[in-house]
Parts: sequence; structure tokens; C-alpha cells
Amino acid sequence: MEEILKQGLGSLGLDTAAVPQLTEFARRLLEKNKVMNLTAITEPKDVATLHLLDSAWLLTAADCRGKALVDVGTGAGFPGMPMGILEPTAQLTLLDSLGKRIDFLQETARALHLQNITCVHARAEEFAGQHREGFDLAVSRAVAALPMLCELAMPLVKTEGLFLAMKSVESDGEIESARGAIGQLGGKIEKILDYTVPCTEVRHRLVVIRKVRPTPSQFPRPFAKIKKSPLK
Ligand SMILES: C[S@@+](CC[C@H](N)C(=O)[O-])C[C@H]1O[C@@H](n2cnc3c(N)ncnc32)[C@H](O)[C@@H]1O
Repeated sequence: MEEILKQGLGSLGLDTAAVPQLTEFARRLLEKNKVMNLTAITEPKDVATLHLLDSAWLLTAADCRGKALVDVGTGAGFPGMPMGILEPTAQLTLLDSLGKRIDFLQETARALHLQNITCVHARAEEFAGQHREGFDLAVSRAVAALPMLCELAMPLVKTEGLFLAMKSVESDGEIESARGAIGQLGGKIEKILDYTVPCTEVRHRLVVIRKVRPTPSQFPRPFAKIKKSPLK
């Protein structure tokens, strides 16, 4: 795993000094996964590429130095935990509605002495009540279809900030169907970046959404409403 991480981070122009911390995070993840459902990816080389390097790639897409970031629906910590490990000047808030996953992340952040990582057990749409426009960037992977996901994430982003949504390369239809929602929430798609996960041939996509004006105060709606009638 160390070798793959060194090679992958090197190919992205990122510092390899954090490889021991990333490896320890992966070790704890796989250990805890034996007793708790954290990840379906269990081969160490796949954890290195499809989890850690996929997350690391985001640092090449946006300048996160000194910024406040929130990872919406972080699950077992992706992409937020590797980003926080690799960019210690960024303040990462890892947000998830499942308390057990947040407990695992909290324990791990403490054990790895990651003082720039805060783990929060909350639903994104409720967290927005106290933390509206509190972050320079929001990031998210594998949480919901883009129209719903944008309503969860965009209220948390400052005007002029970014929402980085990790999607599959087959998301053209999903992106088109989200354009109306993104506009209503104060955003604009700035670019769509397709990339190869380092050390693999797997292609993934990042949708970069710029918040160009404040999100109207009626958003986010309660989750039942977001789900029942996603913005169009
Ligand atoms: C499929 S997992 C993806 C986890 C991680 N982002 C990844 O890519 O491995 C989706 C996660 O989003 C969380 N989630 C779903 N809806 C949420 C919400 N409204 N607020 C906070 N977390 C949410 C779930 O609890 C779950 O841990």
C-alpha cells in the first residue's frame, strides 16, 4: 500500500510525507470494517487507489490551503479524511447522519493527532441551520443524486465558494437534470473534470459548482420534502 500511495501522490505532485498517516487510517478502516459496515472495498491496493488516491485527487482540482471545508455524507471519511491528512492547513468538518461512522472517524482523528479535522454527527440539511454559508468549500461523494445533493451541500458554502461533487463519468443526464436546481440554489457549474484515479484505469468525474449568490433562505427544505420533490 505504501508504494502505491507514494507513486500515486507523486504523480499528482502531492507530498508523500503523509503516507504513514494514510496507511494507518486504512489499517484502522479495514480493522473496524470487520465489525461495522464502513466500506465494500477491502483489498488494500483498492483502498489505496479507489478511496485514498481518489480523495487526494481533489486537492489538485481546487486550492484548499487554509480553507474551511465540509464533507457532506463522509461515511468512512471519503473524501474528507485523506484531504485533511494531506492538507493540514485546511480545516475539515466531516459530516454524517450515522453516529457510528462519526465515532470511528473521531477516534481515528484523535489517534492520528489530526487537529484540523472535526467530526460531526448531523444531517446536512439540519446542520445548515447553524452553519449556513460557513465553509469555503463543500465536497461530497456517493451520497445522493445531484439535484438533492446540491440542496444539502450548497447552503453550507459561502458566496464565491465551491461545491465539489464527485460523480461517475456516466452522470451526463444527472448533471443536466440538476442545472435548474443549481441555479435556484445560487450556483453555477464552473467545470466538469473527468480524471483517471492514479495507479488505475478507472475514470471518475468531478463537477465543480461555484456559488455565485446566496442560497435563498427557504433552502434546504426538510429532508422528506427534498426527497419527495427534488428541485428541478
Ligand atoms: C454511500 S455512503 C458514501 C460515503 C462516502 N462519502 C464515500 O464516498 O465513501 C453515503 C453516506 O452519506 C450519509 N448521508 C446520507 N444522507 C445524509 C444527510 N442528509 N446528511 C448527512 N449525511 C448523510 C450516510 O449516512 C452515508 O454514510
